[in-house]
Amino acid sequence: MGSLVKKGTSSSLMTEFLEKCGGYAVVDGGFATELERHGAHIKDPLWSAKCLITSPHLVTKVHLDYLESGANIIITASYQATIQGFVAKGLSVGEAESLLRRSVELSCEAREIFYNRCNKGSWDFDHAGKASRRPVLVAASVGSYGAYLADGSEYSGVYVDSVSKESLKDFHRRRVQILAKSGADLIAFETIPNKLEAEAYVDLLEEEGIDIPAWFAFTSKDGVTVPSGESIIECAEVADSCKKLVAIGINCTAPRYISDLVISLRQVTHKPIIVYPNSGEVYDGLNKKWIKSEEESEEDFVSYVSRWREEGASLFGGCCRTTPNTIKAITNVLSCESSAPSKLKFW
Ligand SMILES: C[S+](C)CC[C@H](N)C(=O)O
Ligand SMILES: N[C@@H](CCS)C(=O)O
Ligand SMILES: [Zn+2]
Repeated sequence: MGSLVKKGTSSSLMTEFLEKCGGYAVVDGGFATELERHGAHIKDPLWSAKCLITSPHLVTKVHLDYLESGANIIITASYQATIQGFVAKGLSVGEAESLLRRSVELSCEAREIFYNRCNKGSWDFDHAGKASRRPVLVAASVGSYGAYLADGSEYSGVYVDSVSKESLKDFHRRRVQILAKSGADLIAFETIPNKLEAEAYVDLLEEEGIDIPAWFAFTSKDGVTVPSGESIIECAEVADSCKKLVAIGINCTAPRYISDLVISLRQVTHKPIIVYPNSGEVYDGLNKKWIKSEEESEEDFVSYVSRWREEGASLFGGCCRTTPNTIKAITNVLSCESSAPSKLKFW
């Protein structure tokens, strides 16, 4: 059984989905870091994609935990799953392509299991107590070229000086083609650290005739620019020009920067805005370790959500080091707000 979302044009998919969800949607939380919290060893060039080979049952478990926490969108384990990365591990191209498809199958299977449980948690109840099945989308993750480099380059974007737009397109092409035909509802281009990669993705979506919608999520370390130094506004303009994109936003960025970024995005786009920040901890890419932040806590994260909504975001979740508890808290904040008189804005 597929999702409850009717297939239509790219732009209608997200509009109809958000309407079905009540005007906003909950995205899942940190995926790789949650695998790690459950004991997976992912200090590896494949990072979370290693679990597609070694522990697919854990991938399913993490998806299910996020669905049980209230997520309307689950993101596949393909963030660092690249054909080039799998081949470097000794797999054939065919095996690599199968693993990409498997990442989507695992998410779709988790959605099926969740729906089939038919317990109270898989149903939403309106104020009259009427039950309706919660809409759930599967977003196929595409991490940046910097993710494949496996040294935290998605937080620096510096590789922009050693690649061209064409080489980035060639790097991502086959993976994007496969994920587009895998049964996912949309593609999530995540943790984008520079404008060049956004331009490469836009070209790919157009030139390859990709027929499922997508979102772009940029990362930032200051609330104004992406890590390469280009302004978030310039990057959002590139994204806004692409008809296939149904949302634009920010991921894996400290919560304290999100407000300014949402305000900037709103200046250049009418598309839905998605935000899924990390915990605020800082990643040491060399040692693949997270360094605690004195400046932020989980409570801070959740207390920001209403503000982000006021500022114009409509999809909310978490990225690295956030957990099902973070997503439960976001779900609670948003559902409490929705039972209050509506302040919803449609852009
Ligand atoms: C978003 S970062 C935490 C992902 C992991 C990184 N690409 C690495 O391999 O170390
Ligand atoms: N969807 C990925 C993003 C990493 S930045 C994950 O949560 O692991
Ligand atoms: Zn992240």
